Amino acid sequence: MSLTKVYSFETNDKVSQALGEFIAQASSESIARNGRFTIAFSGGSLPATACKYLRNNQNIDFSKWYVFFADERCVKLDSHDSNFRLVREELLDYLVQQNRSIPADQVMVINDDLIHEPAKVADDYLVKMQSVFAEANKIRFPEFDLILLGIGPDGHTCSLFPKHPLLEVKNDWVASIDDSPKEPPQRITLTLPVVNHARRVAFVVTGAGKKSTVKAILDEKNTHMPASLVAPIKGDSYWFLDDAAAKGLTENTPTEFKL
Ligand SMILES: O=C(O)[C@H](O)[C@@H](O)[C@H](O)[C@H](O)COP(=O)(O)O
Repeated sequence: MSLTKVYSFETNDKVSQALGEFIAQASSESIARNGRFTIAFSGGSLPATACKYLRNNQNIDFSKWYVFFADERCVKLDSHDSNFRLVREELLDYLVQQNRSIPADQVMVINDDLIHEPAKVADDYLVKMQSVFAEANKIRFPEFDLILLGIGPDGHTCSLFPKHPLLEVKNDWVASIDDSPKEPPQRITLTLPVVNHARRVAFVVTGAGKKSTVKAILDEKNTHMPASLVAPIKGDSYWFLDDAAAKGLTENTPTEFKL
């Protein structure tokens, strides 16, 4: 059974610090065990919060990282809507400047020549996932070392939205969506079974605007919210909150994350 560990911090900056340490720890454990670190980033506010301290942590061996996207918008890679672009600006460009880049072929981006056909973007992304999780023929789902997730006010996570048929996907690793209620409408997303096969899942949620959503998921276990359906089969879920987002919690008393 997976554990849910909730941590809250006074400020967004402190969330960034603790999350940076957490990711560094996950990276070194994974590299020690398996020689590499497979991580998936969400978009929105997450890359800025996650990378603020991470990018300057000199103890991380970024050459062993394989970077994926928990979801990606079907837009050009240089578009301001691209989740890749956010991760490039918040992490990859800094690492280039420091001469410790993640090798380009280990950053798994969508093929942006296909963006007008999201199903093809998803097919192409599956091939990319299979190339890294080479044991694909033997395993049912990839096991990411860490998937970083945000949540929307409606409880969506990745591009898995409330009441959407994608929540029922049982076998696919990656799916396309043409009618995302959050702009832009065309996206691809990891599926719930893939999220639930990760070794670690970390939600990162900040700001008073998410307070009632966090409470609905963590205290009230509101299963209409897709984030409530995240329960890693073997791994644990971590919640990195700022105090504003954690304010409505009662049963789960958030504790400061001590490293
Ligand atoms: O690309 C996206 O839109 C996402 O990956 C999405 O799932 C995001 O993480 C949440 O909507 C939270 O976004 P904010 O952190 O910006 O509120």
